[in-house]
Amino acid sequence: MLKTVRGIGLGHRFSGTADLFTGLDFELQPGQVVGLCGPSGSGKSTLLSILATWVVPSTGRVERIGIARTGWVFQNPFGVRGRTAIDHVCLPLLARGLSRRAALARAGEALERFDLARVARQPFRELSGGEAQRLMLARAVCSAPDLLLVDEPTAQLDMATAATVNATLGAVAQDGTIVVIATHDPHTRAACTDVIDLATVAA
Ligand SMILES: Nc1ncnc2c1ncn2[C@@H]1O[C@H](COP(=O)(O)OP(=O)(O)OP(=O)(O)O)[C@@H](O)[C@H]1O
Repeated sequence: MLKTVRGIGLGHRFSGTADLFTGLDFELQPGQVVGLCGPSGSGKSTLLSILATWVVPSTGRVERIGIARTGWVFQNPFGVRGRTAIDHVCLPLLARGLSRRAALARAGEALERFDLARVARQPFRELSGGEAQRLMLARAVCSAPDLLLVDEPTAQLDMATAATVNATLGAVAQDGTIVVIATHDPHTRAACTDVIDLATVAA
């Protein structure tokens, strides 16, 4: 099924801010990993919220065709302190109707993809910041989103782990998801197939 997200003449300002960006046009398809770049305060998170339809843009519009499920991975990971890592990843799989056994197997694979197999049985409260963030990515991927929005996925990671995450997000896109990443990280930017640079479209 065709999946496309289009931004048409997008612009946004909050009351009290100047225009963050204006006249933004783009078309996104599965297979693309799109980096949203630009300095702090340029509107990267705001544009993610617009793509998620949580924020209505001041001008222009977003067209979402064939996008049933949107996944969000926020900058600050949140989980249930006493629940194990693998439980967090199982939940969306059980919600999609998989049996407990199938969900555990798929969750285990997702944890491995994000280099988390070692901490599968640890409670969320014992994970490091970087592990917790990767767990949120693994969980989001298991909900099989058509559009995956990710805010600063590598901010808390060392370079080697960041490279694993960037490569895994590329593989997720190849599986049929449109991946959009707000990032300051030049390595993440370089790993993206496309870049929307808000520094160059700022009003
Ligand atoms: N709900 C809101 N109401 C008013 N102003 C807001 C609101 N949300 C964000 N802003 C302002 O809009 C601007 C853009 O914020 P945004 O979080 O989108 O930037 P960003 O590029 O993601 O920044 P960073 O890289 O620091 O995360 C900032 O000046 C911010 O203070």
